Amino acid sequence: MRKPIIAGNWKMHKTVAEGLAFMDAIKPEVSGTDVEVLVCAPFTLLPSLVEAAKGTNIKIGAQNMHYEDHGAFTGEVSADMLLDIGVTHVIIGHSERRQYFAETDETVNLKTRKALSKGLTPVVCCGESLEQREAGETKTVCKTQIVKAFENISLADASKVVVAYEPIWAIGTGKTSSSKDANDVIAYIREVLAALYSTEVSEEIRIQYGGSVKPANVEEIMNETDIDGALVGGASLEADSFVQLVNF
Ligand SMILES: O=C(CO)COP(=O)(O)O
Repeated sequence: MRKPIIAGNWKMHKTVAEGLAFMDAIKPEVSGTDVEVLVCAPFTLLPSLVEAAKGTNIKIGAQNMHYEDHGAFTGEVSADMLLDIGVTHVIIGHSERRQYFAETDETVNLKTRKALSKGLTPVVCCGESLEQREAGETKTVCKTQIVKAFENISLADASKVVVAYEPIWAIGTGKTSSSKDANDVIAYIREVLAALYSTEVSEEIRIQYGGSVKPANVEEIMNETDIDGALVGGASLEADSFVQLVNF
């Protein structure tokens, strides 16, 4: 059985004080859940959030990292630096990084491999644009992104990756993919993974849906057979709403 994973992606939001207030508010409300709870925050908040999450079931993730260990990469953060402060997860290849920061399928692969080699759990994002969806290219786009992201990743490591299917047109727009459509694409991504590895491995890999997930639609989404979690932007920013998502 795949353990469901509900993750917040705060994007470029919150000060340390706001992040700590959020942690205080959610801790007692999510402590009893069987769901894996993950909060992915801006770099500046990570040490404080890791400290606040000690002794709880809440995991803390970054939203990006570099694929090199160190060097002249102004503004970047390495896997070792994340591990150094106790971060366990890292989002890789979010569509906003692809769109605004020149992330490519190749850098997604390099980062995913580096994260795995260091023992960080990568949350690897894929998903099509509205134009690609309307052209009937959803599955081809996801296949290309997934095949490249998993290139040179061993069978043993593959099952440690979390995949997030986030159709770009559904991010921050209030437009959610219907849960059936999202499940259909996610089941297809699982087929792609089965062809790359084995059915067994593909059945172990957790695949989240992301794109305008909120308390009102989370249960329907999570009831789908192939959807193992949600990667949530806007609705993860308020403690009340995040708690409802976790306790779907
Ligand atoms: O990009 C997302 C999570 O990574 C989704 O954002 P929204 O939940 O705000 O649509």
